[in-house]
Amino acid sequence: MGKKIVVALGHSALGKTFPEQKEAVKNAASAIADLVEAKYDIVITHSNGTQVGMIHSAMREYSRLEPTNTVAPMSICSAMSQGYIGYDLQNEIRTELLNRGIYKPVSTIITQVRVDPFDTAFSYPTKEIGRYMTAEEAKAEEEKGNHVVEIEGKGFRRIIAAPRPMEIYEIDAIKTLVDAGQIVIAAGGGGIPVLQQGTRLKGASAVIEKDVTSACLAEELGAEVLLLLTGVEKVALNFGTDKEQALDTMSVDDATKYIADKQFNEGGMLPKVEAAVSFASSSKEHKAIITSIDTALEGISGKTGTVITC
Ligand SMILES: Nc1ncnc2c1ncn2[C@@H]1O[C@H](COP(=O)(O)OP(=O)(O)O)[C@@H](O)[C@H]1O
Ligand SMILES: NC(=O)OP(=O)(O)O
Repeated sequence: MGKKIVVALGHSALGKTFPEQKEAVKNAASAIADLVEAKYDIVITHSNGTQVGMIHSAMREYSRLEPTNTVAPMSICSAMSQGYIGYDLQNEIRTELLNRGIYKPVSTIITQVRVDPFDTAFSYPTKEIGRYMTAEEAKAEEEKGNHVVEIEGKGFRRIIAAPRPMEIYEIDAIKTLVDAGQIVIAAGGGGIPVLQQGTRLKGASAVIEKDVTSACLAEELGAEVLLLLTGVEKVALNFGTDKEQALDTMSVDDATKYIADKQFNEGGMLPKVEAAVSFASSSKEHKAIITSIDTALEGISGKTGTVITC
């Protein structure tokens, strides 16, 4: 068996539309195939913010056409996003591996994650979902009872609660498949948030930060590396300013200080650095790496990226 790693794919691996995703997953599949060739055992997680918002809007339009169909709850939209993103990823990874002469099954696990009904996130929504809207569209969205936020220079976006992940229900299935040498796509979009009610799991109206769930998953699987693939090769201090400074390494203590100094933006780099700190601080054997989807192999080989250790 190889080294177990959890690879979290961000927006750059998926794009914003069906055609964009079809193209973007080719690049993601190439990065994953490089890691397979380097003999890693891989569990993949992915973003879903744009997609879950799109599905929710589509289902709302459908319920207008077909009033007997109520609006789909956000948890069902999350499940749909896991299904179709998983489908595109598993298909493209399969093709890329076969083109390299490798046969390795790839499966997607619909994954539910327990959240706490008293999580304060339910009172303070922060998670951006869906496309950017005009001020007029945002007002209409608010009139439907949804929360929106203005993003400077970009427009408005819906926001929803992002509670902390507490427990991954399908962890045994994920472990079994990865131990059997398969590539597993799991906990997509941070997992479907559910509330435990006796023997029942009830979907929650929320979207979990996928980076935070990825750290929990890596922990539960006993992975050695959490590889967070995003749009930049390295994490930077003073990002986007003329004092920008790319970081090769960060200790957990450094990262904690930079978080307190507000160096990382909420919903973007912040959840990645928080996930890296959480994973790296739990064992000296753990390593978190943040790098670009285009430099995944170089990142894990220590040639680039920002490495976070305790
Ligand atoms: N301090 C920072 N260092 C590097 N990149 C940053 C920083 N702050 C914000 N970013 C931007 O945030 C992006 C990551 O956020 P986002 O695209 O939302 O994540 P994801 O790749 O998981 O979808 C990076 O690609 C970069 O453009
Ligand atoms: N669920 C989630 O974290 O998605 P994004 O990465 O698209 O925000």
